[in-house]
Amino acid sequence: TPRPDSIKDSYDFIIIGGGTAGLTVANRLTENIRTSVLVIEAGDTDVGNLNLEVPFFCTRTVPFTSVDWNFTTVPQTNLNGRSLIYPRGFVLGGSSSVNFLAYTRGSEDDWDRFASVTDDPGWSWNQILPFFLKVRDCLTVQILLSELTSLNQSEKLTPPADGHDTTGEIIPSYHGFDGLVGDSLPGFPSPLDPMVIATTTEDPEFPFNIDINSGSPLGVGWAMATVSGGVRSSSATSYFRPFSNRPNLDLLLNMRVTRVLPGNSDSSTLQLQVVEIAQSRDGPRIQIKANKEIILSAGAVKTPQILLLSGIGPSEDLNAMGIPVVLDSPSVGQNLTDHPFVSQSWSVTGNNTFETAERDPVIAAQQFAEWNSTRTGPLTAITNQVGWLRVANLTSQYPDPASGPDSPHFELLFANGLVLTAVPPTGNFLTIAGADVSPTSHGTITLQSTDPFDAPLIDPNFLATDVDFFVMRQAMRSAQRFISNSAWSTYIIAPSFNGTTDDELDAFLRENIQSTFHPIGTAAMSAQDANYGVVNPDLTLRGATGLRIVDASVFPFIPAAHTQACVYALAERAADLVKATWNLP
Ligand SMILES: Cc1cc2nc3c(=O)[nH]c(=O)nc-3n(C[C@H](O)[C@H](O)[C@H](O)COP(=O)(O)OP(=O)(O)OC[C@H]3O[C@@H](n4cnc5c(N)ncnc54)[C@H](O)[C@@H]3O)c2cc1C
Repeated sequence: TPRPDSIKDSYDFIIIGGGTAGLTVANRLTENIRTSVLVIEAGDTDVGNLNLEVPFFCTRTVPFTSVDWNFTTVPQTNLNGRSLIYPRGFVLGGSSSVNFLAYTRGSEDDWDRFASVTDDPGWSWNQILPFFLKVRDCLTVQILLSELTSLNQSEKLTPPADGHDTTGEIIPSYHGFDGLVGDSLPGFPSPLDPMVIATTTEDPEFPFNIDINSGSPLGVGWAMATVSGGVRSSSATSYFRPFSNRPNLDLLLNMRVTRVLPGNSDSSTLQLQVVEIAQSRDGPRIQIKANKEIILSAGAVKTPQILLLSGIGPSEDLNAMGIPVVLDSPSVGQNLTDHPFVSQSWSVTGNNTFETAERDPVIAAQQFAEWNSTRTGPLTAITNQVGWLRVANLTSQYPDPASGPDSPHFELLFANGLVLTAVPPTGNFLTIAGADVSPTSHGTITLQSTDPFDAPLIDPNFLATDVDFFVMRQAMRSAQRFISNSAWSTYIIAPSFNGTTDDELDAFLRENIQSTFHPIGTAAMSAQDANYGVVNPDLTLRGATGLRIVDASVFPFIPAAHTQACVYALAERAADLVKATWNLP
């Protein structure tokens, strides 16, 4: 890693943010030795932090840690004025280094909707699928790399971590083997597995789906995670580290981009060329030039902040902050969309739940020792099944908020214990989290000050619509029906929440909704001739040259999915678009 004083004055491409998308693009652009790339990352290296390696320790990565931006939302109007935690990865790999590892692609309808609102068939499911396949676990490449660099990885890389036969848990033809990010089916059996699977055969509300990543996610199926060889696979471990000695790839850590600026071009169109960085609030500002493009990949919270600080945003907001308007772009920071979720838990008769190890340091130490020596055991998995479901009677009351009929309204996630909750002294628990995955509420990212070292104001504006409340109530009731099936009759003891009426459920939701940490849409792409949107379908900034945005902020709608796999696919296609623009091999 060069020090700030040893970086060059200019690069072909400067990538702002070494996160999920940023490192994907950096990798693909530097495949060509003649292309120089600088990645600027505000956080530190991910190396040496066990919480970022051990899959189950994803429960420890956030909130309020050294690898989290430690954001909170503004008080949420519809959630009793509560301010929610809003973690984002502040570390190489960005949120892919700290997230909860779920690997889900969204539905065919989701991607086809992106294609239709952007008028670009390149974003349709059929045309994006190859980019998903490109990002999948590549055993061949990883084994080759491990042989070349003695990374001590060989057959342990075989997904899943316990090496069980995955027949009937996935359709292999929907998955690729030539990408870089590792993923796998659950690597350790959970006591819940037989009960969840039995419910799918017993209750037609919850049909078994053999592969929820096929583009048709509806039903309940086996969850995939970005775990490879029992270890987290992030953009840092997959797209960056094995390639970090490329001479045309420079990385600056612990350095914050404060704004982007026009170059000296006398062209009549705005040409953004310069990236300004600083190490601290009062530290000196350094400017570096991008000869070809600036790629803005700071994520759905920080990307709009950087644009606004650069004078790119709604002119009235910029004027109010005293920031000179460089480009009036009214959609910057608008359309923030995220998945609200709520957890319900039940006390259970089983004693082999997360609580057991959390209360007993000897068991916890045994589990870690197993992971440490063989990368196997309970610490390799967090959730083994996921359900993507629709509310049966929704469309008789509301316009369908989902992207299409094969897209879910809500998600159920099953966990073998309490998650992100203080563990009580006694009892064992089951948690089912329910999330509204086609929300219609939208919020904003705005500036609270002109200081780039201050956090922006984050308002996801959760549950601002009746239909979002309706979907969340149905998700809660669906979870309650799920465990009322006979498979659970000897397992469930009692619910922690007894409400049944709409009012009781709404009160619970207002008091307990949290973010799933999937913000998107704050620099959305739109069709070339649209009168809204921040970037064109090829992700170039509308109204300027020299800057492309590649991260979760460009999704115009939220996919009905945990967002990382979608970001990897987006970034893979973006890299192809950049290469095509500049005729790069
Ligand atoms: C706690 C948590 C759990 C999640 N769980 C899941 C999950 O289980 N499955 C899933 O699919 N998705 C999950 N997500 C969401 C998913 O990880 C994100 O959607 C995705 O990683 C976003 O990618 P990105 O490239 O847009 O942004 P990021 O990966 O966040 O990258 C942005 C990068 O830019 C850097 N940066 C920001 N500002 C600056 C600046 N001014 N200067 C320099 N660098 C800057 C950041 O430090 C960061 O490294 C989770 C997210 C979080 C935070």
